[in-house]
Amino acid sequence: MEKFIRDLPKAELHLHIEGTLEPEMMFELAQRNNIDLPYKSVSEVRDAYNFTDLQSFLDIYYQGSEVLQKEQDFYDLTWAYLEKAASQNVRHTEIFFDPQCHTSRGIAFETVYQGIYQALQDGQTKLGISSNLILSFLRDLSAEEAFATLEQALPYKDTIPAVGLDSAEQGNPPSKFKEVFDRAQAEGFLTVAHAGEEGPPEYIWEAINLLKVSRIDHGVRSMEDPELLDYLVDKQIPLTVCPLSNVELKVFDSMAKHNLKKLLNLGICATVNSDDPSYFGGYIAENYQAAQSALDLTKQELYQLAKNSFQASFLSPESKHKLIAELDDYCRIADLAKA
Ligand code: HPA
Ligand SMILES: [Zn+2]
Repeated sequence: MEKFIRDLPKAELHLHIEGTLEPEMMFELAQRNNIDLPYKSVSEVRDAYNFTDLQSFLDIYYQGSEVLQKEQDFYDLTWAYLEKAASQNVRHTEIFFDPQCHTSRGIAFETVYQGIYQALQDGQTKLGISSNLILSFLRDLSAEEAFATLEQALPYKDTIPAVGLDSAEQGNPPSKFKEVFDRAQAEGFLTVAHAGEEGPPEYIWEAINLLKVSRIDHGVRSMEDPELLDYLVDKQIPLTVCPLSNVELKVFDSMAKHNLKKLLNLGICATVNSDDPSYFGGYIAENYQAAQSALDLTKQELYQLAKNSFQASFLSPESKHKLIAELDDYCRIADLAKA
């Protein structure tokens, strides 16, 4: 099963590039940029990854990001992720970046963007991974600050197909960003939003009705609202679920209690993603694997999750068709029928 999962052609649709910063690279960049870290060793860093909720993670995630200073740092970070993704047969990836996490420290938007974007272009030519960038606003900051960030992104809008919303969810409902998202859509951006990770189902409704999202990031608390579940199935609004993240941040007590399988079998377009793999103990294949073993997912269900990942992506219909055909071929050869 491990090999079947690793080699399964798949797309990753919920990945924060800052969340791919491995402790080894954190030390390397700290040294390169003359930054003092509050940790003495890689194992001390890993020991600090003991989260009680979303905020306890965010504190460490923002602190870690401070080693990212130069364009080359953003390039190296992104390239390391792409190599890892390629080794797990990720064929397409849509990655979040948090410009405000860096501009608030005096790093230029261009520095962040250029480093990431150059690596993504090399990912296409050297690794055969296609990609899309999603600019994510920090919802614990103001709508005005989000507007200013959107302005900075406008010169690059042809290479950033979507905007999103992340960071501390509770008390920062999607409605706070309605005007920013209206403006982003008028400029041609698609929209997504984290909702229903820690926040209530009402935040998912707001993301759909006010922010007009194409997908919901996380969305696992939709299970509390039958009407919402029906709506998600009916409209096939995808959920980008992140199993290891949910367990690490105590959204579920254990993987066995995760509702991924239930969501999938209700007919929701659920996908599996890694969120912040360096912090949550695994990349996309480890997320599929952990969910598979705890929930006893069949090969047919794994196939459906991978198919959903292509369907839910921002790829063109032709590219989706091509990748799904590749997935179908893979599963035929892997003899899905005997699974
Ligand atoms: O899972 C997440 N939720 C909210 N904000 C985030 N920023 C990085 N990862 C996350
Ligand atoms: Zn996330």
